[in-house]
Amino acid sequence: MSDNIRITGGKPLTGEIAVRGAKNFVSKAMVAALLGSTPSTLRNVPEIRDVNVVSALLRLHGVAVDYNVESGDLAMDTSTLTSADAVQIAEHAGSSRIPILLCGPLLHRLGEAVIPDLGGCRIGDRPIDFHLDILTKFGATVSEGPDGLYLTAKNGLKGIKYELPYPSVGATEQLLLTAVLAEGVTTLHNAAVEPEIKDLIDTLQKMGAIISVDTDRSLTIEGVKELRGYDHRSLTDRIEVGSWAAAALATKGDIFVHGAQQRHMGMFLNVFRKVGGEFEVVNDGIRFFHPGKDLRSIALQTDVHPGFMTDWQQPLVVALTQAKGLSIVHETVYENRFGFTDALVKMGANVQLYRECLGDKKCRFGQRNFKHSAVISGPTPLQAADIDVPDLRGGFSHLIAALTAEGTSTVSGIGIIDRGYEGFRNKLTALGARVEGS
Ligand SMILES: CC(=O)N[C@H]1[C@@H](OP(=O)(O)OP(=O)(O)OC[C@H]2O[C@@H](n3ccc(=O)[nH]c3=O)[C@H](O)[C@@H]2O)O[C@H](CO)[C@@H](O)[C@@H]1O
Ligand SMILES: C=C(OP(=O)(O)O)C(=O)O
Repeated sequence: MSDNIRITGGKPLTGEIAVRGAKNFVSKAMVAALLGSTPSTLRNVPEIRDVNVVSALLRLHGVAVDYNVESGDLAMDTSTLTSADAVQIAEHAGSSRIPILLCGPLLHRLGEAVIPDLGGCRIGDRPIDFHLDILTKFGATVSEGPDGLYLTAKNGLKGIKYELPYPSVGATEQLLLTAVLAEGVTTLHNAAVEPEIKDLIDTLQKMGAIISVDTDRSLTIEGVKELRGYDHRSLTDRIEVGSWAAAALATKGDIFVHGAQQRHMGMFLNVFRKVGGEFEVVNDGIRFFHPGKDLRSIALQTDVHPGFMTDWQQPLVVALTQAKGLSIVHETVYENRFGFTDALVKMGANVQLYRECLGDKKCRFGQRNFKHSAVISGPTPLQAADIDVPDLRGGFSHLIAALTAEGTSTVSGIGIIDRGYEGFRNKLTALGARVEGS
């Protein structure tokens, strides 16, 4: 498949598409399958690269993985689980952030783990200090080796009391995946409570785990001796849904997204409406459309759930270039998530970046040298350009910009987008986009 796409914009995207399971849940549920001593089946799994990466890592550990792309059913049999070859593990360096979550399950089941260097989007430093602190407190020994991180737990893993400095999604998942089979009780304060984490908790409960969720971001996990496999259907990818909604808004289009779930989209829908987008929620999805009136500017801050999620920010900013007035976006989750706006500026957008916190939330980046607030002045017509995909959501934003712009743009490096957007080329065609070379 070509790594470039030529898009002739200026035509509203209209039609219907379907969105399947969430990238940020299915990859974790696949890791959770390692904890079970009987086979698991995960349903509604999308064909995206992160699923292939985790499948490959599971197979290196002797797990039989069988994926039916059409039905979305992914079966995992862990009965032949075994330690993997470190050199082969290292071949997956830089592919995704998920490998760090293998630590707890592998330590419980095999007593050791080798973790390749992590990948994922370069939208900030993305340290793993919380993860390593949590694992060490549970009783793991962590060292760096030629092929990545080496972990052992000679005396087993024991429950801990922990408070996260920031409600990190990955660190919360790390703690859950480790605590469920640890000896004794674990408590976590300041936990992340994203819908994908709730789905992971449901999955673990099906496996036999005992997890209580309090209303104050606290989790209590009572360790059990053994877990079985699960049968679970993933929630829909709310980031992909929001991305197509932003595409409908920016291109003055009308897109029905089958599978979209209102209960996971609340904050996005509020913002979409405030900007002037319309939507209709029906049984099996949501229709997002531009009502034909001027779009309105907005002040917005990204935040942990239940706030406006950072992964919606990049697609929505493209739609804000078409809104009347000054929009302000304060990114509080990642320090470096506005790099993608360089391409928008090249295409004619008016975007200024600031180091200050332009919002009432004082975030971790305020007094530091990070351009983490943006002011977007619109509406500005966009012109076609040749642009390079910087990261997953930034890449999808570039597609939206090219679809909105007059003329033919070449977007390079679109392979990155396959990491999280299933069949996006076919979906673009189904929505009437004029695309070539995909
Ligand atoms: C695969 C996956 O699910 N990725 C999602 C996950 O990423 P991920 O789990 O990596 O994101 P986190 O919630 O952990 O990161 C949030 C913030 O905490 C910081 N941090 C995190 C861990 C740590 O040990 N130390 C530390 O300082 C990060 O640098 C970042 O500034 O949640 C993010 C926030 O909703 C989403 O944008 C990503 O799409
Ligand atoms: C930042 C993202 O993903 P990851 O954590 O996999 O890099 C994302 O999905 O936008």
